[in-house]
Amino acid sequence: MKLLILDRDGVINYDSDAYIKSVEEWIPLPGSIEAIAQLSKAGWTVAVATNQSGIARGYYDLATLDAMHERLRALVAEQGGEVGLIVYCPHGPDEGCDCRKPKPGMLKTIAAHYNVSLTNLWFVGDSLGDLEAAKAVDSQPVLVKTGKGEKTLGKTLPVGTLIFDDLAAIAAELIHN
Ligand SMILES: O=P(O)(O)OC[C@@H](O)[C@H]1O[C@@H](OP(=O)(O)O)[C@@H](O)[C@@H](O)[C@@H]1O
Ligand SMILES: [Mg+2]
Ligand SMILES: [Zn+2]
Repeated sequence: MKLLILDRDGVINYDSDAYIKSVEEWIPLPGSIEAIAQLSKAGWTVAVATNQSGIARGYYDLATLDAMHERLRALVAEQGGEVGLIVYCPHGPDEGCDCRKPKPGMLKTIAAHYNVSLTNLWFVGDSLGDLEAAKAVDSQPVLVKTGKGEKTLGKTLPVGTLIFDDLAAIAAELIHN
């Protein structure tokens, strides 16, 4: 099974230091919807693993978060593709949950859902915590330069991290190689 897991903010949509607090603030990055649709039509299952501490912080509620994800699904469907399982961590940094990246709990949940191995499974993110979550379960850390990616580039990355400009470049690589 061809499974790809994506971080959300900074990979699929623009991120903000003020958090993405509404459907109106949830704006796809250029080419990201098309990239997901092309991957889907090429036989890839595209899942999402996203930290959403804004829930714990009270910045937005679960209904708003679900509305953002329905918007994502609708936009990809308009392009003939579909989005797989979307898993989010609603907890705050101090709650000690098992799902907040850099912990790999969400990656484990997605892999178990599809009954696939995490080994060498590509996880695409823009933050160091995304890459560390991948490394923790022997998945393949993949950094995009969108969102916080350029800033993350200046940090010490897990050995073997792959680097791409954006999600469109990743789709081109996976579909054509
Ligand atoms: O990139 P993903 O995982 O999809 O989502 C990241 C968001 O949950 C937010 O995560 C926050 O980090 P803290 O949760 O406050 O440490 C900040 O980085 C925000 O700028 C960002 O929008
Ligand atoms: Mg992100
Ligand atoms: Zn959590």
